[in-house]
Amino acid sequence: MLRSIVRISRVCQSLGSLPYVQTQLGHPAVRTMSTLPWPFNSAPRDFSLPNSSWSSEMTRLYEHYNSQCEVETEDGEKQRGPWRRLPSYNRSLKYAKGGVYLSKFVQSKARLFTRNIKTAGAAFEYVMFINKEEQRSVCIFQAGHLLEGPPGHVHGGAIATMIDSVTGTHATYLSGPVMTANLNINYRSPIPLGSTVLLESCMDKKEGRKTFISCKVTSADSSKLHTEATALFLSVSVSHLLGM
Ligand SMILES: CCCCCCCC(=O)SCCNC(=O)CCNC(=O)[C@H](O)C(C)(C)COP(=O)(O)OP(=O)(O)OC[C@H]1O[C@@H](n2cnc3c(N)ncnc32)[C@H](O)[C@@H]1OP(=O)(O)O
Repeated sequence: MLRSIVRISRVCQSLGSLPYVQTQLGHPAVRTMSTLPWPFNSAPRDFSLPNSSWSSEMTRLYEHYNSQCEVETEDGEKQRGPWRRLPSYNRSLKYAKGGVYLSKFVQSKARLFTRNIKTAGAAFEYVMFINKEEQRSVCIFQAGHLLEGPPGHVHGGAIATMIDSVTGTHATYLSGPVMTANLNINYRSPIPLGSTVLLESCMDKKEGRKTFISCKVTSADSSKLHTEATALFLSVSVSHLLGM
């Protein structure tokens, strides 16, 4: 731990002499580690918060749902609203053992697939909100230029990735640790690259270890259906999830 802090601080010192970093960070000499922005700060970054790559549509939808995470009562008191924003990091479990196949190198470098591209806006830009009472979730997704499939449109695998992530996160929220057993997808109309879309998921039923979730992907104003999917998640033990 101490060694990695020393290494990070050396990297920051050497980067601080570069003009670009000086512009980004102001005066490196007077800033402490805790005030440095990501990626120079070792504190984890929450990828679900707005950044400069977000379109006005994405920001508008974010504000719409975020404003319903906390509501004001008649007495002017703040209380939890119907929606909850889920924070998002680029590692799901820091100390996953991952069975016999994972070397120490793979363990230390492992990153969540949808959060592993550092350039903001280049790939999967998204934020997810959950409505516990209604057992539904909504994800606002802006598809970046690295996700191209057909010219000018989003790759079907990237759409499947987002559906799996959103329905999987939703199922985890409802049922604890799960794995995707089955995912059925119907692609109805292509998603333009760079556009903002909504993924809405709802729980259809729960039967023992099985959680059934359905999901639809629409344009930001919900007028156009892009994709429909159903998914089955099976509850698993934590040791199964970690491959132990
Ligand atoms: C934070 C980001 C969240 C991202 C979420 C992403 C989630 C993922 O992508 S997970 C990765 C992809 N998924 C996988 O790799 C899973 C691989 N498969 C497995 O590990 C196992 O097959 C697993 C855990 C799904 C089920 O195995 P197991 O626990 O032994 O269940 P098993 O006893 O075979 O079956 C239990 C029940 O489910 C049913 N079932 C199992 N698989 C399926 C299936 N594919 N379709 C329909 N039913 C199924 C069985 O018929 C059985 O039903 P019943 O009890 O009525 O007889």
